[in-house]
Amino acid sequence: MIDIVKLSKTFGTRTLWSDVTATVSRGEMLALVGPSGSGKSTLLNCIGLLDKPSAGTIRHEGKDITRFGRGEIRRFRRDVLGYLFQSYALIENATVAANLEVAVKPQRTLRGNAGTTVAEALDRVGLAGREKEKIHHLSGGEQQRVALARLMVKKPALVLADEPTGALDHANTTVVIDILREMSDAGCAVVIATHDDYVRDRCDAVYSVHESSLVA
Ligand SMILES: Nc1ncnc2c1ncn2[C@@H]1O[C@H](COP(=O)(O)OP(=O)(O)OP(=O)(O)O)[C@@H](O)[C@H]1O
Repeated sequence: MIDIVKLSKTFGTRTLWSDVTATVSRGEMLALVGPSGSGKSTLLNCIGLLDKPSAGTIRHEGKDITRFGRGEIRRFRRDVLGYLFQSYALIENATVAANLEVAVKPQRTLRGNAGTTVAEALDRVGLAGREKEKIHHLSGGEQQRVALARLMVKKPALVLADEPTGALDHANTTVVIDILREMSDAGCAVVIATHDDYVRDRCDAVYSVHESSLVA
């Protein structure tokens, strides 16, 4: 799904990471670990085309995505990527349903109405019947579960999750990781930047960003 080859990132004279080489396949969950400031988010942002590496390639279906033009970036984000942030990244003043509909619309033109419906996704994350509630009335854990339901509706081939459980209690953390695992079992590739040992242990492989190597 994604092949990262000899990737490096520098800011002026500072090298954040170099020689990062890793593969994430469909059905696989990869944890990115390392101390605060080691560059986990920056690496995720490079894979998600929100930032550019200084050298190296990131290949998806044979193409180096770091060389994509604006149209290709837009299509990659729309058709391939799903993001899950610690900050949830929801539209605060809108309802739960409206936040999920954002993910449904582009898919309708691509795949008809097949796939997980808004109601099914909310049911799976334990928020059945909460469609009409405003996001800012929900707790942090509930907001992250809405973000997760949005991903289930979008069904991306690649999920990039930046500390998705950083603000959650253990029960909510388990829900989030269980559902990411289900998405991965259904063929999605998942990359998670995390400080949480529980999350790390639930992944198939662990990449240490500050050591530029897979952890045995
Ligand atoms: N545009 C930029 N210019 C200069 N330095 C930057 C820029 N973007 C990020 N950095 C620096 O890169 C370093 C890595 O940041 P990043 O957020 O990727 O680390 P992290 O491992 O995700 O940290 P944390 O675990 O605390 O979230 C930080 O020291 C940050 O200040």
